[in-house]
Amino acid sequence: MSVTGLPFDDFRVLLRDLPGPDSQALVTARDRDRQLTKPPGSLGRLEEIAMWLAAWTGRAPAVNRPLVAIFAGNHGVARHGITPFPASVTQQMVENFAAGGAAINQICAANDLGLKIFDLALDYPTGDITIEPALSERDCAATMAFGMEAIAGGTDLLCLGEMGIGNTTIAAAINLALYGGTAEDWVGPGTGSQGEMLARKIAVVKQAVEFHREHLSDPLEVMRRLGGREIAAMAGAILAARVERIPVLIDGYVATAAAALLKAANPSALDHCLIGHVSAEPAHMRAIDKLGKTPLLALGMRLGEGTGAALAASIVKSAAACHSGMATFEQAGVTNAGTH
Ligand SMILES: Cc1cc2ncn([C@H]3O[C@H](COP(=O)(O)O)[C@@H](O)[C@H]3O)c2cc1C
Ligand SMILES: O=C(O)c1cccnc1
Repeated sequence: MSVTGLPFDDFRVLLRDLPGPDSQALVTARDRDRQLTKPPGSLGRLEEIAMWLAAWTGRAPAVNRPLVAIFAGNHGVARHGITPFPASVTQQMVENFAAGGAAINQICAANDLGLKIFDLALDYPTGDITIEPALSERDCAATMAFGMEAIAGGTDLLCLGEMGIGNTTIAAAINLALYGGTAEDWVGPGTGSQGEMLARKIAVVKQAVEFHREHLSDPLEVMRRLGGREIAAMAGAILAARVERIPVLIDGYVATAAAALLKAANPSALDHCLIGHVSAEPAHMRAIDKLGKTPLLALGMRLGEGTGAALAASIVKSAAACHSGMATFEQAGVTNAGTH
C-alpha cells in the first residue's frame, strides 16, 4: 500500500498530476488526415477517434492489442432484495466467462479482442452501504491498485466492464452522491427490478446516501463508502491506463459510475476515455452528460460485462485502420480539392 501515509495518498498524488495529451502526435495525425483520399471531415467521428488515439497514445493511431477487462465483485447491499438474481450468479458468470459461454466471449471472438477476467474476493461481499462503508480505505486502495494490473500484459486499447449482482444499485448511489437530485433520478431496473423490488432499490439508495452524507465531498470516500470492488478496480485501471498512455473505452451504467468518481477528483481524468455505448438503463444518458461525453453506440443493450465497450472497440479499430491504411491523394493519384 502507500509508503506516504494513508492508503489513498498515492492515488491522490496520481490524480493531481495526470499526463496530458501529446500535441505533437496530434499535429502529425491531423496533417496526415488532411492528405487521405476522402473529402475533409467525411469520416465524421472516425476522424475524431483517430485524433484522440494519437493524442493519448503519443504516436500514429493504431490498435493492435485491444483488451476487454472484466472485474467481478459481490455486494453486501444485495441482501436487501434489490435485484431479481441471487448474488451467487456473479461467481457462476465468472465461470461462464472462463468457459466461453457469455455474451462478452462471443463479442470478443467476433471482433478479435483479448479478454481477461479479474474476480475480486467474491466470497467476501462488500459492506452493506445502508449501514456501513462498502470498503475500508486500505481495502479500497488495494483494490484500485489491483485494478491497475489490467494493463500489465500489454494492450493499446482497454475496454472496461464488470460483473457484480447488485451493482446497478451501487452505481445509482454513487451518482446520487456525486450529482444530487433524487434516488428516483438515478435508479433503474438493472437486470429487471420492478414494482416493489424497484421501490426497495430506490429506498436503499436513498438510505445509503443519507447514512454517509457527512463524508461525500471527497470522491475517493464516495468510492469506498458507496462503491464496490469492481468499481474501485475499474477506477484503478482507468488511472493506470492514463499513466501508460493507453486509451480506454468505458461500458455501461456501472462502469460509467466508476469513471465518474475519477472525473469528480480531477476534471481531466477521463480525457483518455470514450464511452462505448449508452445502455438502456434510463439514467445512463444523464450520467454520460455529466461527464461531457457522447457515447459511440446506442444499441438498447443493458447487459454490462463490457459488451458495449467491446462493440465500440470495433469502431475504434476501424478509425485507426482508415487513418493508417488509406492512401494519400498523392499516392493514389486522386485529384484533391483546390489542386485542379
Ligand atoms: C445472468 C446475468 C449475466 C450478466 N452479465 C452482466 N450482468 C449485469 O447485471 C448485474 C447488475 O444488475 P443488478 O444491479 O440488477 O443486479 C451486473 O452483474 C452486471 O454486469 C448480468 C446479470 C445476470 C443476471
Ligand atoms: O448499463 C449497464 O452497465 C448495466 C445495465 C443493467 C445491468 N447491468 C449493467
